Amino acid sequence: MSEKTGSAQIGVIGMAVMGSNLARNFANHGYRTAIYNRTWAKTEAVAKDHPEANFIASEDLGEFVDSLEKPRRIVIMVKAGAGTDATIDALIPLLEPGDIVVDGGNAFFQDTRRREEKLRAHDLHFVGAGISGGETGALEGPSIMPGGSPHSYEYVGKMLEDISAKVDGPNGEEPCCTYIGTDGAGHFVKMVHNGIEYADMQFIGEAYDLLKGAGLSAAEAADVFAQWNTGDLDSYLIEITSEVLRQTDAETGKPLVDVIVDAAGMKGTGTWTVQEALNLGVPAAAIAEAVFARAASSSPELRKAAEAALTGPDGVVEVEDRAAFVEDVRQALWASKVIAYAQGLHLIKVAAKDYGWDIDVAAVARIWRAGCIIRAKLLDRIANEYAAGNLETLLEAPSIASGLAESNPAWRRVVAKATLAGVPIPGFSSALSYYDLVRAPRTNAALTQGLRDFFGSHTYRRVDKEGTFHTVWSGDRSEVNAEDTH
Ligand SMILES: NC(=O)C1=CN([C@@H]2O[C@H](COP(=O)(O)OP(=O)(O)OC[C@H]3O[C@@H](n4cnc5c(N)ncnc54)[C@H](OP(=O)(O)O)[C@@H]3O)[C@@H](O)[C@H]2O)C=CC1
Ligand SMILES: O=C(CO)[C@H](O)[C@H](O)COP(=O)(O)O
Repeated sequence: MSEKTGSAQIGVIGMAVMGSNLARNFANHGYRTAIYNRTWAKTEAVAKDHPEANFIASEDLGEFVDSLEKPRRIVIMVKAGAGTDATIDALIPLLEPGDIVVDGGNAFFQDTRRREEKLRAHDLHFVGAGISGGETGALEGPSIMPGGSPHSYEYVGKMLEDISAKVDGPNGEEPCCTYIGTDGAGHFVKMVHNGIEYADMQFIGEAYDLLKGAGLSAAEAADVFAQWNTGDLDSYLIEITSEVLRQTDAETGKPLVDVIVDAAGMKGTGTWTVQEALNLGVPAAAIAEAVFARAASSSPELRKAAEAALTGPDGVVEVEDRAAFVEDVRQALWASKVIAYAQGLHLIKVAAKDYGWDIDVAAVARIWRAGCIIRAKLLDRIANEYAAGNLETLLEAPSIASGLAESNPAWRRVVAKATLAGVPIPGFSSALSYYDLVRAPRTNAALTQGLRDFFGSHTYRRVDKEGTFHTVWSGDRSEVNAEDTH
C-alpha cells in the first residue's frame, strides 16, 4: 500500500483552467486534494507550480482513485460531452458502491440525467453541479449549482459550500452554493445562467453601439460603464466592459475593441437554453435574440451579401443632449436586463414543474449574487422578491414592475432612436416587445386562431362561452361546435 492510499479527502479530474483552480481552492480550504488529468504533463505542471497546495498527484487513474479516502469524492472538470462520458466510463470499474462523483463541467442537463441514472445503477452517487465564475471564480469562490439526490448532496455539500463565493446575508456570510434539485436540476439552472449571460452581454453590446453612434469614443464609453457600475446596474459584466473598452492595443495604439474581429463564438449553453425554452413553450425571445446575434455575427457569407445589397441609415444617432441620451441608454439596459432575468427564471419555474424538480427560485437568485459571471446588484432585489411571494413572473414583483414603469419612456425612446438610426438592437427591442406582449390584455393570437381555423379547421375557443368552435369557412360560414385540435 502506497503512502498516498486513502489520504485525500477530495479528488479533481481535469487540470485545465477550471479544474486546476478548483483543486487549488479545495486545498486553500484545508482539504487534502488529489489531482489527475488525462495528460500527465498537465498534472505534473500544476503540482510543480503550486507546492503550497500539497497535491497528491497521480499519473494513473487507478492510483488517483486509491489515493482517496472512502467514500471517495471526485470532481470531474473536463471538456463537457464526450470527455465527461469517457472519464465516467473509466472511473466506474475503479469505484465502489457509495462513492460520489461530481460533474462540475457545463454538461447538458439531459446528459446529467442519463449519467445520474447510470451511476445509480452501480450504487454510485452522481451530482451534476453547474459551476460559474471562470478562472478567478474557480480559485477564489465560484457560484455552484448542484443537482442530484439529496442524499448524494449530503456527502459533498459542505465541501462545495466551503469553496463557493460568499455574500453577506441577514444571518452572516452565505455560501453561493445550494442544493438545487434532483438529477439534472443543477445543470439546467447553470444552462439558464449562461442564457442570461448571453443576453446580458448582447444588451451591453447594444448599449455600446448606441453610445458609439452618439459620438462617444471607446474610452468615453468605458467611463460611462464605470459610472453605471456604481448604481442600479452594478454587476461584474458592466465592470469588465469598462475594462475591455479602456484597453488599448499595444500594436496599433487603437482601442483593443476596434481590432477584435466582430464574430462572437459560443460553446452551446445559450443555444441549449433557447432550445429548452422552445421545447417547453416558454417565451424567452430576448435570450434567443442574443444567441441569434452571435450566430449572425459569425455568418460572414450572410453579412457580406447583405452588406453589399442593403441600404439604410448608417448607425449615427442624432443626439441633442448627450448626457440625457446616455441616461436613456442606461435605463434601457437596466430594463432589458430585468426582462432577460424574468425570461430565464420563468424558464426555470416551468422546467421545474415539467421535470419534477422542487427548485427554490429565490435560492437560485441568492447563489447568483456572487462568484458567477452574471452576478449583479439586481439579484439582491430579485432574490428578495421571490422570497416574499410565489411569483409567476419576476415582472409582477412590485419593485420590479415600478422600476420598469419608471424606465419605460427612456427604453421606448432608445428603441425608437436606434431603429431610426439603423443601430441593430435585437435584444433591447425584443425585451421591450416582451414587456408589451405579456402585459397586453388581449393579443393578436385571436387573429392567428381565426386564420388557423380558416385554412386548417384548427378550431378556436370563444371569450363569451365554453366550448370549442369552427366556422364553416368554405361553406355558409356558420359556426359549429368542434373538437379541440389545438
Ligand atoms: N473555462 C471557463 O471559464 C468555464 C468552463 N466551465 C466548464 O468546465 C469544464 C472544464 O473547462 P476548462 O477548464 O475550460 O477545460 P476545457 O473545457 O478546455 O477541457 C479541457 C480538459 O478536459 C480534458 N479532456 C478533454 N477531453 C477529454 C477526454 N476525452 N477524456 C478525458 N479528459 C478529457 C482535458 O484533458 P487533456 O489535458 O488530457 O486534454 C483537459 O483537462 C468544461 O466542462 C467547461 O465547459 C464552466 C465554467 C466556466
Ligand atoms: O460557463 C461559463 C461561465 O458561466 C463560461 O464562461 C461559458 O461557457 C462561456 O460560454 P460561451 O463560450 O458559449 O460564451
